[in-house]
Amino acid sequence: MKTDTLFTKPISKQFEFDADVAAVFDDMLVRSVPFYKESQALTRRFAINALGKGGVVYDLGCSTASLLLEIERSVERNDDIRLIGIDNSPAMIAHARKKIEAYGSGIELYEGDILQFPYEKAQVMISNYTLQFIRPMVRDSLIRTISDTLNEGGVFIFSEKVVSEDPKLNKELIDCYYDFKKVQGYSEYEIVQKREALENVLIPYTMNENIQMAKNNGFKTCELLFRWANFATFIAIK
Ligand SMILES: C[S@@+](CC[C@H](N)C(=O)[O-])C[C@H]1O[C@@H](n2cnc3c(N)ncnc32)[C@H](O)[C@@H]1O
Ligand SMILES: O=C(O)C(=O)C[C@]1(C(=O)O)C=C[C@@H](O)C=C1
Repeated sequence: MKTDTLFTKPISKQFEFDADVAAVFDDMLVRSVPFYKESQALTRRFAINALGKGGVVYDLGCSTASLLLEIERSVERNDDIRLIGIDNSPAMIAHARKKIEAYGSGIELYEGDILQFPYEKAQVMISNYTLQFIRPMVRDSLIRTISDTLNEGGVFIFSEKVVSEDPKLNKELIDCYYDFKKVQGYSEYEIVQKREALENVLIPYTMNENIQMAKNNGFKTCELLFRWANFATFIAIK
């Protein structure tokens, strides 16, 4: 796995999921998202619970398809399950394709916009750390599309960076997160550069705003599956 050293050099452009990011992405995620592997394991478990012996699973913003590969490893090959990943970054999809070929995987990948995708009915929709990159103006309508796509009783699992409603606590959460990044080997310089690159690109909501957004758009339940400081994983049930 290639080490993420992207922000060791001066960067003046906004953060984007280009070829440079895609090349180091698997390392970036495990070192930038606290408990990434654990939230992935929870996502996999609750997705499989909702599936039974068949059904469609979409991963919106699948990046290099790590999560879908994990799910595929845990389901019976003869079950009637379709695993579908969508991402609008050509570089991410290229990396994902290499991985699925290497593993002889049956995952279906599409390079496309999750806001425009012609979804078929599904039992599970997943979107980990992706909604925060969707413009707030259209985020609600995406959640409505997700709930319309799901069968009754289907689940939507999503993970997000979150902010606090309380400014003092919010600063403490961010400090806590930056200490986590330092332990992962990122320098103060890398942390500041990435924060600037993500400004106005990654737009996080509070935990309650995320829950309310799901409840306002067709989900009868939305709860936390996991939270560590300013990172959270949610499950919403239609
Ligand atoms: C932080 S990454 C997601 C990480 C991944 N879900 C995981 O858990 O490893 C966000 C991804 O969403 C994709 N993305 C952002 N906006 C998108 C859109 N409108 N349509 C499709 N993909 C999008 C980006 O290209 C990027 O790969
Ligand atoms: O590094 C950060 O500051 C982050 O917010 C981590 C984060 C994310 O939460 O999506 C930001 C961008 C990359 O996609 C990977 C992880």
